[in-house]
Amino acid sequence: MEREGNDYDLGGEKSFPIESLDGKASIFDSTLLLDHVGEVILTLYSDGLSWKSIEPLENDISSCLGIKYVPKIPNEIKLSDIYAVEFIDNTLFHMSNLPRSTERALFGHDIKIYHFIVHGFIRSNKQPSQWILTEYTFGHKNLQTCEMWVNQLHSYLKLQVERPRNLLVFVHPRSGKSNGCRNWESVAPIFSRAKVETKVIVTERAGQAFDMMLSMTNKELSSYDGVIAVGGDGFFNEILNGFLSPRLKAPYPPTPPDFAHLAKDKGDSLIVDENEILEETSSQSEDQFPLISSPNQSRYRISNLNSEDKAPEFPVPNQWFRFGIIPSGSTDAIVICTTGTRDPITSALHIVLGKRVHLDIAQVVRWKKTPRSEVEPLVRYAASFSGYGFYGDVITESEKYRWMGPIRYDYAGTMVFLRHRSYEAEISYLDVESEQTNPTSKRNRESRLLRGSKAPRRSERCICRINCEVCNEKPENAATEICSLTPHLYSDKRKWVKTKGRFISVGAAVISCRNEKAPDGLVAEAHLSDGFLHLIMIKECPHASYLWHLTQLTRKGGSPLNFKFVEHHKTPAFTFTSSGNESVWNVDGEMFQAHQLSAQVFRGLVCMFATGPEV
Ligand SMILES: Nc1ncnc2c1ncn2[C@@H]1O[C@H](COP(=O)(O)OP(=O)(O)OP(=O)(O)O)[C@@H](O)[C@H]1O
Repeated sequence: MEREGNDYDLGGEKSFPIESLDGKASIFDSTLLLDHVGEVILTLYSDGLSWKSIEPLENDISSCLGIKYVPKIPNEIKLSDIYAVEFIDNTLFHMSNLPRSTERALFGHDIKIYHFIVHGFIRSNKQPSQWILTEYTFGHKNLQTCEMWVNQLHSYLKLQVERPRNLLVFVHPRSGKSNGCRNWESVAPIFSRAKVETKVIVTERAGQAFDMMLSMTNKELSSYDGVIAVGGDGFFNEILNGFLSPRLKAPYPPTPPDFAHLAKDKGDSLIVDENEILEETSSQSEDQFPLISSPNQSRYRISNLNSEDKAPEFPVPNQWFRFGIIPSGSTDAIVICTTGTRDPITSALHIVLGKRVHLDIAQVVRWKKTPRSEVEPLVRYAASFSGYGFYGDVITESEKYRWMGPIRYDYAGTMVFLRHRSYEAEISYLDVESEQTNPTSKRNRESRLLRGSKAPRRSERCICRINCEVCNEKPENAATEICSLTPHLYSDKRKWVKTKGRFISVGAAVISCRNEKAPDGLVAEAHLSDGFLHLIMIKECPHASYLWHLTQLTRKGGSPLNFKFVEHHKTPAFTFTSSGNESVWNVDGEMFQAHQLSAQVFRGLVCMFATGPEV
């Protein structure tokens, strides 16, 4: 080894004058061996590690026409991008890629050193939302030097209080292409390296996760920092409903005065208005039309909420409590909207690093008369989408072909499209558009009102992304207050707008619902936590026009909502009445019949292990 002014003691840390990339002072540094690189000076800064090669690897230098190319190997990592540090116990390590000259000079032929691994991630160049695992193995012949580095890095990791320590994990083995267990096995080492304890439950039937969440007390749940669903949107929704149903006590959604309500809210009691009850037809009673994703429908009959006019209560198990998804389903729209990608590794990293993003949740209430003529409001929660007509019919049809895997949606979609049905319905929504169409741009709002179009132009779209300004905007005035957890305060203040006719579909998107088939989602400009539902009503229209709308959905940058048969409104609440049991409502993959329904959104109700998409 020929390097002036250095000894190769390798017995302790050294003080080379190293300049920090961003001008910060180093805390300490050591000369270590870095696998695949060689000898480096490793420096700890207050926010990261950086290393500087003393001698590049001989093998890693290539030349062309006499010009030497040194491949770009990372030389730093932020502490916030490190999820684990492992000391490889007393095992002696054989450093494979050390330059031969260094090898011989330092150790003769028997290179045995202690080592530790720094586990982190880097962002993919092609798709920055996708995080790729990376690890750096540092070695030293002195045990204390390695231990000192490991202890330093561990004490940093311990300070990261947002990172989870204990998680409850539900795995759906038959989700999507039946990859649930395989996906969990592929990410489980990330959790164990990060020292996150996991209690794993592999479900044996639909509804099991719901039942378990429902029966768990807050005390039991508080021993966990969150719940992870290894599955698709429907499975996540099942867990979410099991969590929210017994916990969130809130008044039912507001309704317009003339809503043909099954029950008239008189103070604390629900009184049936017999004149306005729409009878179920015997051929389509719910017993003959079970909840598709949940055969044991009785388990959903939870004691209902009071309609008392009191503030909503929502006791969360603990302040850290969050939800996570390891994508394994057929669509995985929630994961794509909250992490920007559909990748189990990226999702696992978001979870172990304790990322945090809030999600609006829609409460959908079906008003139904029981055989004993009692009104039984059935409450469901949706994190992504709820829709009637085409949206319900496709899911209903697709359930017949579950054996096909994710392709069943294409097949069922084609079948339902060919039928081209429309349904009579009346929808009323709380109008806020005149006040708050686009919170980020008054000018955009004015120009849109001038041209009379409800859907924003593509250039006006404000897409939700990491640290989204719209989602982070605090409710300040009356218009945004209605989106908070106090819906009962606003029911009299807002104007209800009614629309009636025949519709191919009626849907309410909570988030954009981006997925691989619809790269911009159903509503490109929907946000994770703005407190609005995007009501999308597709009126009866020629078959070819509807096909145009559907093809726009599949195109990045398409304009599915700039279409004369589409009505699109941002609203915190709406009601729906149909003349019969013609179609079904799909509430995040769960199906139910409802000819009378009311819905509202709760702003940022649940917290996810995610950062938002990096669009
Ligand atoms: N072990 C199980 N066997 C059968 N069904 C199950 C089981 N565990 C959960 N389920 C049900 O399967 C339904 C669908 O699951 P999931 O959402 O994971 O898959 P998917 O429909 O393929 O994906 P996506 O919702 O993303 O389209 C859930 O609503 C859930 O109730």
